[in-house]
Amino acid sequence: MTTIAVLGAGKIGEALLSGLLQAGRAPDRLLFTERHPERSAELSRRYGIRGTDVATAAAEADVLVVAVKPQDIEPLLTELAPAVGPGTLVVSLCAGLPTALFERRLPEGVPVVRVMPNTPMVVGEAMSAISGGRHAGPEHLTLVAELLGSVGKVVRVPESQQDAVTALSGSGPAYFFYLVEAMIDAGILLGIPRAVATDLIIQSAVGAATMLRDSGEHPVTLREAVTSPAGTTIMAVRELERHGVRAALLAAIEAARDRSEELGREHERD
Ligand SMILES: NC(=O)C1=CN([C@@H]2O[C@H](COP(=O)(O)OP(=O)(O)OC[C@H]3O[C@@H](n4cnc5c(N)ncnc54)[C@H](O)[C@@H]3O)[C@@H](O)[C@H]2O)C=CC1
Ligand SMILES: O=C(O)[C@@H]1CCC=N1
Repeated sequence: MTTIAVLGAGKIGEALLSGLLQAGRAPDRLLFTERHPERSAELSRRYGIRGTDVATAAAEADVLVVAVKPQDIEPLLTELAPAVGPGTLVVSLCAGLPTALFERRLPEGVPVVRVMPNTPMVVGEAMSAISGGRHAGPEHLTLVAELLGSVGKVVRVPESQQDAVTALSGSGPAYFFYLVEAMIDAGILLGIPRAVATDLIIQSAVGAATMLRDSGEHPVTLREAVTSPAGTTIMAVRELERHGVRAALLAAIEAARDRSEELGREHERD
């Protein structure tokens, strides 16, 4: 059975570990590294999995999943380069960082797969997009698709689309959380107790998401079905249009894509 080590067990690293455990992976086939000892101890306690150092992880694991912030990649690559063998698959979850950066810094021939997941991985509902680097063969992409398929949906994309994917689905959950937060505030504005407003909005979000996924209908059709002539919804839609919410989303997601590209450029000459 494949042994997987997560290098950098923060929010997304923990989401992956917990998702893989929930999907039935054996705890003794999972490892992690974490620079903060208290965090490491807490994760071992919570999940019954072993924290270790990068050299041990590289020696024991078949798959090394890099989950540090893009800004922290340099010291990690310096540690990893002498430790990683040609038979090990390196999977990067880092926003913006191209596979070419890893290929430059790791021994020749090490296969690298770039992935953009998202945090709903923690409930088995991740959306992950995967792209292979120069030395990644179909068997590596199949292995990564299988791993991430156990914690959500997987799509293969050309690496040139990964910055856009990062802006759409990588950051995407944050936009929905932001919307829910704002809608709960609207409930407060209208005098509804916070706990009730929270239940109303979260269940509406879950219901709408399930319809989007399961009905096969276009979002426009679903929205039109809620929008009665001279009714309440159209009054709200008029305000959303007046305040440029659609344009704001287009600009926001474009800005996120630009930042992903910039994170990659910051490491271009390393
Ligand atoms: N949070 C999210 O929604 C998503 C994050 N990502 C990517 O995942 C990566 C991690 O993001 P988060 O989990 O949000 O960040 P985070 O800051 O929560 O986690 C990073 C972890 O790495 C540890 N770390 C840093 N350098 C280390 C080293 N040399 N050795 C061992 N541990 C080290 C830190 O202590 C921290 O716990 C980033 O590259 C981000 O772009 C990708 C998709 C979604
Ligand atoms: O905000 C970030 O940079 C990371 C990448 C995608 C989601 N969170």
